[in-house]
Amino acid sequence: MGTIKQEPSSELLEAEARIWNQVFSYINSMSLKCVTELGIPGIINKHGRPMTLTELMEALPGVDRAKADHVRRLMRTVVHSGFFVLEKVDSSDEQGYWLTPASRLLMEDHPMSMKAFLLSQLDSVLCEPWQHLSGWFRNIEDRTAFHTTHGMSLWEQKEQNPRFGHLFDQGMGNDTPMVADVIARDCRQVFEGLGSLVDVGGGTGTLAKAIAEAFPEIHCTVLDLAPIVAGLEGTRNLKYVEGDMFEYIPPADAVLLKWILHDWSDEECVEILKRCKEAIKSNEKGGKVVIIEMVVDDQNSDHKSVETQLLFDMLMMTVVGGKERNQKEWAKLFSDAGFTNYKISPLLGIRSIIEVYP
Ligand SMILES: C[S@@+](CC[C@H](N)C(=O)[O-])C[C@H]1O[C@@H](n2cnc3c(N)ncnc32)[C@H](O)[C@@H]1O
Ligand SMILES: O=c1cc(-c2ccc(O)cc2)oc2c(O)c(O)ccc12
Repeated sequence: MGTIKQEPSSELLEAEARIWNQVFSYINSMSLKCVTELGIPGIINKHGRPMTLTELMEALPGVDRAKADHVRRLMRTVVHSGFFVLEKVDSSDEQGYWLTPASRLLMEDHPMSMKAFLLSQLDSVLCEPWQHLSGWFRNIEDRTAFHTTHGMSLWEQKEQNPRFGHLFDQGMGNDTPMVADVIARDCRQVFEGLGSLVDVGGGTGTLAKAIAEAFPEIHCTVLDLAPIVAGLEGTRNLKYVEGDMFEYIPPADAVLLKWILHDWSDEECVEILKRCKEAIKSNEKGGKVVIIEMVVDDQNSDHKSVETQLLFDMLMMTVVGGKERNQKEWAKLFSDAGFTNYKISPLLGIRSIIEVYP
């Protein structure tokens, strides 16, 4: 039998607290989900000034006043996590809840709302696979723990479960306004001069629409699987094409891949990138592939950013069988697919724009 070294009691207590804190961190997520489902960010915003508990209880639809103390405890938790602040209400001595930049993003009608992202990620369909992660490690059959849990891939689940499918698509769509804003303001040089662009796996075309509007001279095509783009109507400089990116990508000056390659294994990525290279070959200057993804950098990035990147990597492993890659891993994919050069611009927070040249 092994012996346990006797630690000083302060170290033991700190270790115990660390475990408690880590184990209970899901309660922070679920408390935020509850606050969002109750519509509290929008209610406080509509109120227009810090809102006392009494005012909040009056404005909360369907919540009995007898739950006031429970709401106070819920709000205390999300105030502690930095989603709300307590501020003095006008001239009275009372304090009221007020929004922070993060809770503003959870309002339904914020132009860059992340409400659907939060609700989709914390839906039981996406939370359940984490209960099966160790089972999946011991199982050689399934590609992902999502598969072990639901007996099908995330993409199949989306089709078979329209409630979840709609929620997931809305959550993915939440990401686009922020990216489109940065592209139109800070990354114009990446798209200027292009005559055509294909957004591969572009979903229902939210990003391609924003690019087509910001750059009217670019003819944009959205390529996605038939069930996603069937029946969608284009505009003067935007069209939809049904297809499989592993087979054929329509020719264009540039191919855009936003949050595509992190879904796939290295071998699959090389196949997709080879199809991209064929698609841009008719461009006289050689064309380029524009990738919007994370470049994991655990040497130079701050602790919080690296943690978020590592959590995304775990999400990709668990739900789709993909991964987040560091610079060396990206470089190998590009070279294996026959590209000669690339440029990484870290312009999108923890994500980058990667331009890849033949
Ligand atoms: C994670 S979503 C990314 C959507 C969009 N690019 C974005 O960033 O919001 C992946 C997309 O790839 C599409 N997709 C999956 N397999 C595909 C294939 N073989 N050919 C074309 N599109 C595919 C899915 O339908 C989905 O729209
Ligand atoms: O499960 C996800 C979630 C996201 C996602 C959506 C919106 C955001 O603001 C952040 C993350 O992205 C995913 C994705 O790109 C993917 O390929 C598979 C799953 C998810």
